[in-house]
Amino acid sequence: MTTTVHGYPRIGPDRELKRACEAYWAGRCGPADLDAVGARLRRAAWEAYAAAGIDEMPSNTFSYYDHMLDTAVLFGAVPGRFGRPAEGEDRGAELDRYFAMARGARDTAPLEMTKWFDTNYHYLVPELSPHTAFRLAGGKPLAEYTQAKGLGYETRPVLVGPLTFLLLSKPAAGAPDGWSPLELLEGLLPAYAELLRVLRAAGAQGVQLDEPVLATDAGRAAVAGFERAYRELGALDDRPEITVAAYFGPVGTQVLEAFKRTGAERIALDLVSGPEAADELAAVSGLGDKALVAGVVDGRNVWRTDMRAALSRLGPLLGLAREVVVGTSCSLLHVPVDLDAETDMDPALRARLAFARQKLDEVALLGRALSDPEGAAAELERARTAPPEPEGFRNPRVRARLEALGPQAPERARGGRRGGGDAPHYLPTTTIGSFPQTEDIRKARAEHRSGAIGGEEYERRMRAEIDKVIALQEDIGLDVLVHGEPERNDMVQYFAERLGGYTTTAKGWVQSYGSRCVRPPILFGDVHRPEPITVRWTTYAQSRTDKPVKGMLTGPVTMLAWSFVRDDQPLADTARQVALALRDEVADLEREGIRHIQVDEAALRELLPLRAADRPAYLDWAVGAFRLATSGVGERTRIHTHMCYSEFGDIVGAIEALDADVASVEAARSHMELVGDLDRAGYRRGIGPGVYDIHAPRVPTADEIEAALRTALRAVDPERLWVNPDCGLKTRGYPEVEPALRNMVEAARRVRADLTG
Ligand SMILES: Nc1nc2c(c(=O)[nH]1)N[C@@H](CNc1ccc(C(=O)N[C@@H](CCC(=O)N[C@@H](CCC(=O)N[C@@H](CCC(=O)O)C(=O)O)C(=O)O)C(=O)O)cc1)CN2
Ligand code: MET
Ligand SMILES: [Zn+2]
Repeated sequence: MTTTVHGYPRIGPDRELKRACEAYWAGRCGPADLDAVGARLRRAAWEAYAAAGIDEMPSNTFSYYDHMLDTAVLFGAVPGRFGRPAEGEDRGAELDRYFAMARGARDTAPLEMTKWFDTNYHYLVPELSPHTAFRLAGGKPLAEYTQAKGLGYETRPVLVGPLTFLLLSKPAAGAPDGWSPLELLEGLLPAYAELLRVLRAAGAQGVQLDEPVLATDAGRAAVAGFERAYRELGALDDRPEITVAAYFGPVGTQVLEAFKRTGAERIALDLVSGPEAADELAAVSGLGDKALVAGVVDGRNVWRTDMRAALSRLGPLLGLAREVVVGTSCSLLHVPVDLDAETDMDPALRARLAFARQKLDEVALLGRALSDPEGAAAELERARTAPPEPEGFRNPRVRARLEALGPQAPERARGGRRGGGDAPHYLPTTTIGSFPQTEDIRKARAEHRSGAIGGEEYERRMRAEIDKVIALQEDIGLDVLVHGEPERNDMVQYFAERLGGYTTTAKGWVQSYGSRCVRPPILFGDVHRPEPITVRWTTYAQSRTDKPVKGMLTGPVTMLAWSFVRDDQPLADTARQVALALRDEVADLEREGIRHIQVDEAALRELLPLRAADRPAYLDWAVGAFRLATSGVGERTRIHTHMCYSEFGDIVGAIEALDADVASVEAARSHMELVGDLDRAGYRRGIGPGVYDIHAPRVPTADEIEAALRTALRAVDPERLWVNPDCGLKTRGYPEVEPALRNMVEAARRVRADLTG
């Protein structure tokens, strides 16, 4: 039985990629140093596959920033503002253009960044127009294939497939209305064909074309384009074997039927994300003479694979394809590198986990179990032994409290609430919560962790930071202040570290975008709050000012979306447990006199199921959890919420149903169009459309913010309009933040002056 995986974490066991990229950007190392790190990281992945005994290894799963960006560059889809490659340009110039597309350059805006399906990974959105002329313009897949070959590894280059590439791209500014990048399919296929020929000529026996878009409604609807693409690529005579990889959900029988009519040899399916995939295979009477890569080891979560369940899932598939290859459900990009680094973890919990390296062993073991059941029997038995229950797994008190509350979220007390609440004037100004996480703050935290400074000294430094942030906000003239979140390493991890039922990792980093990583906590048991979490920081900040300070919490959906969550009960049940803990925190903040409380649901949109049919049920529990967290407050307390991404079309009803007083949302990049969209869709609460984009390092002028506010006022009445940036300021520096906020306050003043006459 053959085994394979879709890909491996790129960042390295110690975030070597982050350090190398950031050193390169800062001019602390050159292109050769960066490339040497890249080569080492790729080699380490192949060595890990080899050590585990994975038969078929992937290549071209590495990236300096993102694989969609790599694909755009590979096929020459580089927008003109980034310049053209000069004849004989050096590696530095090539890398600088690549990173300019990712991060922007002096006067050049980067490509837009957005979420990769329903994960916390972000990709860069290629900009295409009817004039885009694709050609094979880069050599990355070949170079990685050749590097592996030189090391003695035969690999299968992995590429983003044409359908996914086009459907995830966006029309460039100026493209005709109603034009879709999918119209470029015909022009794109020859470039793929050329690439397949080149790889074949270099010796590649197989390639993998990733088509996760097939798990979405849009991908399924494009089944004709899918069939056409793989008929055409399948018909090439000089090509490697083609594996089409669909993951993140079932693809439906139409796609499977279409696949069978193409010349592609294999399809990789995700058997973890839903049981439907196996039923669908049976419904189309199997794959005939084509092979199946059966993704039974979860590439997105950290729980050890239940071998018995995986084997019983594999059994019935064996008759449904010419050959079955055992694999992961998707790339291991989404899980941390190595569980062995977690030396301080409760052994009972660790025994339940598998990170990327451990998942390789699981795939290999499943392969052995199928080809040599007797030989693998002892090993399987060991893998099957149920580990003891970790401490904190069950909490009867939490269960009893939720039971007593009943299934309905309690209603919030209603008064004469309006969006603006008791704001001092029209267009109140505020921020989203975090202020820059400076070197000093991170250093204090590192010193505290290592024991170099004690808890009191750490608290003292954080309070000094809060003093600074409060004084700065007063000086700038903001209306609703924040404490700046200096004490938080991350908005999810911070709370997870202080809630029962959660554990955090020491080195479990996962790439979020580019060099930015997160350490998703692990929610393994019943969640409860042993003691107040934010109250003393918020009340301290409030004690330093007469202006209202907004308390800042991370909402239940986001606490789940950015964690690895137990899979032994519905997400909805787990969300209610988190919500209950937050409800107590909200009550404590209110009791201590905090009048504005923001509950961030940055990931509300992200967890939205890929298929429309599954959405109402999700929104129902997501909204219910938010209301459970927030509905305990009295009439005079203002509940705020924040969401970072602007594709709200599908969830406006849910945003209204949250029953928050104000929602701050990303709008700068959509030029405030969102405000009108929300209004037309029936949103009637306060709205704080982000008036500038905090993701870019530039300082917005007061004029442009004023213009943005005036645009917003065309769609919403002034009582409902709040003024704020589009997300937290933690990734920025004070030299940008301070003038940007001053300009924001100035812009609000100008518009307000007109409104009050
Ligand atoms: N979980 C999560 N997902 C999210 C977001 C978010 O805020 N949180 N925002 C959106 C965008 N994503 C983002 C993801 C990461 C970062 C980010 O800045 N990450 C930091 C790490 C943040 C962190 O955990 N910092 C810790 C630990 C920092 C660290 O690197 N420590 C060193 C040692 C410290 C030293 O000696 O300097 C280590 O552990 O090795 C702290 O501040 O305490 C980074 O990659 O640099 C920003 C945005 C969407 N998804
Ligand atoms: N309150 C959080 C912050 O300002 C919300 C960020 S959403 C990614 O950082
Ligand atoms: Zn945000």
